[in-house]
Amino acid sequence: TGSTQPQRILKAVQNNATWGDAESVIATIDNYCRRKEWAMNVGDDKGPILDSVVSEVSPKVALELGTYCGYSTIRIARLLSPGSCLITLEFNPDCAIIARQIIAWAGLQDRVQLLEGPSKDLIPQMKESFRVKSFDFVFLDHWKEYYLPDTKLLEECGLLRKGTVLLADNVICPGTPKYLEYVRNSPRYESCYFKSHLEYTKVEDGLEKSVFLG
Ligand SMILES: Cc1ncccc1-c1cc(O)c2nc[nH]c(=O)c2c1
Ligand SMILES: [Mg+2]
Repeated sequence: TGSTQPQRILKAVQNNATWGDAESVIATIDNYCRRKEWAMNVGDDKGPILDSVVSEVSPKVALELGTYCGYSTIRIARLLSPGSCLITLEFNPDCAIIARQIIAWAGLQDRVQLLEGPSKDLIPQMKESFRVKSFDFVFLDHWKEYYLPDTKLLEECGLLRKGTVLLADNVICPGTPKYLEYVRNSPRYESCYFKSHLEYTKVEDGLEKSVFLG
C-alpha cells in the first residue's frame, strides 16, 4: 500500500531540512508542495501575513485549530518568546503522528502542545485540564463549518479576553461565510480582511483578523 501525503511531506523534511532549523523546515515544505504535490498548508503567500500578526500580538498562550502536518504550527511557534506556548488541536491521528515529528525536526516541541481529538471536546477542557486562563491568539485553520461554532464555544468557555486576536485562514477559498458574517457584524469584534492567495496558487484567498472586544 502506498504512502500518505503527510508521510511524503515528513520524508521531504527528513531528506532536505536541517534538524533544529525551523526556517529550513518551512522552506522545504513550501518547495515540496509548490513543485511536487499541493497540500493545504497556509503556505508562503499567506504565511508572512500570519507571521506579522503573531509578531504584533506576541502571544503568551496561543491556540491553533487544525494542525495538519504542523506547517503553521512551526510558523507560529518559531516567533513565540521563551515561556510562551502554542496549543494545537488535530482530530486526525495520522496527521498528529506526522506533525509531532515535523515539529520536533524544527526544534520547537518545547513550545508546542499538540492535542488529539475534536475541537468541540477539547476546548471545554482548556481551563481545567490544560490550565489555560484565556488565549491571546487563536489561528482557525481546521474545517470551515467549525469556525463559527468553535468561536462561540471559546466565548462561552471564557477563553477569550478583551484584545484576544482571532486569525482565520480560508475565508474566501474554500470560504467561511457564516463565520465572516458573524465576526464582521457582531459588536463584540473588530474585524479586517487581509487579501492574499490560496496556498501555492493564483486563486484569491485571505485571512480575517478579528479582535475580541470583551
Ligand atoms: C483542500 C482544499 N482544496 C481546494 C481549495 C482549498 C482547500 C483547503 C485549503 C486550506 O488552506 C484548508 N485549510 C484547512 N482546512 C481545510 O480543509 C482546507 C482546505
Ligand atoms: Mg488553511
